[in-house]
Amino acid sequence: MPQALLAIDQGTTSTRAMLFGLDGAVLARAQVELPQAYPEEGWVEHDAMRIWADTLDVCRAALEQGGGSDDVAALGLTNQRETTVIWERATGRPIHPALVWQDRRTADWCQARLAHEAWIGEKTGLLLDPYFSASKIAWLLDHVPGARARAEAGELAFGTIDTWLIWNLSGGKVHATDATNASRTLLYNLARGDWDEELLAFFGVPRALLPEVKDCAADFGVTDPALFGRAIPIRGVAGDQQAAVIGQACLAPGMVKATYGTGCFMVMNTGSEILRSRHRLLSTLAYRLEGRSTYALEGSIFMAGAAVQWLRDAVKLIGSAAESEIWARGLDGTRGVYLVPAFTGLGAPYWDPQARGAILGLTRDSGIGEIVRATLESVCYQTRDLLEAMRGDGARLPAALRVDGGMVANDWLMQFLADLLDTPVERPVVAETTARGAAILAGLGAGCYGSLEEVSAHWARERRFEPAMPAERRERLYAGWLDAVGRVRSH
Ligand SMILES: Nc1ncnc2c1ncn2[C@@H]1O[C@H](COP(=O)(O)OP(=O)(O)O)[C@@H](O)[C@H]1O
Ligand SMILES: O=P(O)(O)OC[C@H](O)CO
Repeated sequence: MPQALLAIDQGTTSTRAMLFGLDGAVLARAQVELPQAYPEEGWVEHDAMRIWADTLDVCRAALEQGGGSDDVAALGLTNQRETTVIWERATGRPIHPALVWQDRRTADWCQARLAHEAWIGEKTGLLLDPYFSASKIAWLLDHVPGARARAEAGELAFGTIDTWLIWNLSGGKVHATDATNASRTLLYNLARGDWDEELLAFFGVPRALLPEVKDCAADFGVTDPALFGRAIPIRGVAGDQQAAVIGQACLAPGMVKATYGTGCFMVMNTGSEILRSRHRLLSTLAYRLEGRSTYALEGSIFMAGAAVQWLRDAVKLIGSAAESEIWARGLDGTRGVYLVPAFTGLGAPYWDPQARGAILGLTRDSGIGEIVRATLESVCYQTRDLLEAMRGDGARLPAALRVDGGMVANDWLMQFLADLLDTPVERPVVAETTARGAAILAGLGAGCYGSLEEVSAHWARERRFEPAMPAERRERLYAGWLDAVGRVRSH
């Protein structure tokens, strides 16, 4: 009886594979960094062939560490979402580098059609923003010579990274995606649970390009036997933030996870109801199992750990990300200094691409410590903005916030977060919740687990940070942040 689950986590900056025991124990892991290409201001591209080659390498390395593929019951896949690839069905060759979710080249295209945002939002739960796949597909069809005619003739295939990897893993046999990834394209009707003809017509996307949409735990074919020595069933797929919801066992309505990596993505489970935000949060899928959709409300912050990288690499105030904690601990407060990390505009709930970063409130006493601490604090203030937006949308506030991602190693940050939100913050034992979520879905699809609820018993807390800041100080600090954000906004 196979005892392990192989998970692929293809992220924006790295590709990793992990082997889990059925009880959630980590048996092996391998990871490689992914180079980023910035060919023009605001453009971000990935080499899709490189992503596939890296995926193969890390899977083989993890399997080798873990003793081979014989014990693997199934493979689960999770990925950076929205990133768009179009390839030739006949050769498997991409017609252009992948357009990454951060790529803003279609900003004007979207801006010119903003009058349509309301009906598109009604169907998709999203905004008419370059972040999502549809305008990227339109750009590729309009700018790669001959692409539109070839797409209409059925010669080309579109996919987000999950679909691209399933195609390659299956030796070109399976062209499929899961519902969570589909829900980030602007082409998927959230309530109906399928591609939407009206949206396809609006974005000019031929039906022949699109993959089949499946549940998150489903039959996505098997890996080509030549790849790993035997055919491994592909049984679980979800976008990375959705996989983290599962890995964090946020299965009940009102439960929230926040992942602090390059950016921060906060997702609240809203159950079987689509909650429509009045504060520009996204309505999206948490997961779809046995044809039943569980929905979520999502807030995306573009700069979290990336702001700490800026401190380290651009202004060189710190030597390592971990050093930020020492500076922050060395002070009682920033003495009125705020840093708004709107380096590429502001994400949710502001969605202001024109806003730019600022440091406010400097005096002659301000130094490196104040700026470093203000940068860390900005991550917590932005999280509070999202929580306030969720509260404004009528969501029940969570009993605790479950956190993961590289930044949560910073204990000072986690305590300040709990203080500022006035909500306990819980850090899990297994930090790789995204890969774990993919493995859980694969285990579900392969029949190793009976239900998500059954596996949620594996989730264990490493530490809980209790709010301790007096209310008066908390609200005074937050009011100062709102004032600072108000000064950098473009409208
Ligand atoms: N101790 C720390 N304090 C603050 N930020 C940290 C710390 N350790 C790592 N980071 C930040 O976390 C990020 C890496 O997290 P990770 O989850 O690996 O990101 P991603 O998956 O988006 O590439 C980096 O941006 C880094 O600056
Ligand atoms: O790859 P990550 O972890 O930066 O996540 C990217 C998100 O899925 C983009 O929506």
